[in-house]
Amino acid sequence: MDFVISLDAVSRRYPRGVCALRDVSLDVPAGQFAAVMGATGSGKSTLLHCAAGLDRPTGGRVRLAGQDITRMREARLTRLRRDRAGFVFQSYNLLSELTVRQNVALPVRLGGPRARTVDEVLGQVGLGGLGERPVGELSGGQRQRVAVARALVTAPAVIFADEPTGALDPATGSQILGLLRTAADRDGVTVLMVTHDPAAAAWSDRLVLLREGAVADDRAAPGAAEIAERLRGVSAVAA
Ligand SMILES: Nc1ncnc2c1ncn2[C@@H]1O[C@H](COP(=O)(O)OP(=O)(O)OP(=O)(O)O)[C@@H](O)[C@H]1O
Repeated sequence: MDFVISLDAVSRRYPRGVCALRDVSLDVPAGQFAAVMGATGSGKSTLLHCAAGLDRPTGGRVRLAGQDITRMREARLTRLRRDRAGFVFQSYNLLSELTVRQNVALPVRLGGPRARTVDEVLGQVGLGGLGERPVGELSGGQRQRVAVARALVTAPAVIFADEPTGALDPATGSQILGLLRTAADRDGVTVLMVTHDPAAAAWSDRLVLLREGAVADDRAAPGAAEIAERLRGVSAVAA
């Protein structure tokens, strides 16, 4: 089976001796929504960054969207990320002086695949009427919808989400999680999400627990029926 994300015995040791990841192996297939949890400092962000090619492991191998990125040159890796991956971070990482539409179009302006129209993805995230508004005028929940739309516009193989609901209230956070869930279910996007919040992880298919940089537990996430129920509510909101 070809996995969208594949880590084989990955380690990440920092210069002063801190070992953030120890021998982590993780395969995530197409369309799976995997959550990564663990105590602070357990290596969650390091895992996500190594999987996304934003950080280089000091040991092991990483494959992303069918390509070995372990020793891939930076320019090629940047193109691969641009073309096949979307990113949703706690801090939104949007350009607040640009409009919603301009932010969502950025990956395409930077040369990424023109896979979906801006209008289509804005409709999907429930921001159909807000395209011309500067992002600086939007609420946190609306900004995170813009980030999800920007992540979707290239029709990526994978979305990396680092605490996507960390700055949001629970109800608004649920709407964002519903959008990621739909991306996995309807568009076949693989989602790798780091979170501190068990309620957020309940939206995933699979829960990976890290302890001191190693995988301590890896199993199907509980509450599938509950997830489906919540999704129906959120889909109605986003429609
Ligand atoms: N640039 C760095 N230099 C040195 N050590 C680092 C660096 N980045 C992270 N670490 C260390 O690596 C370990 C894992 O960090 P990481 O940020 O991946 O954990 P985390 O589980 O995401 O934490 P949190 O939940 O607090 O965000 C920690 O001990 C951290 O101090």
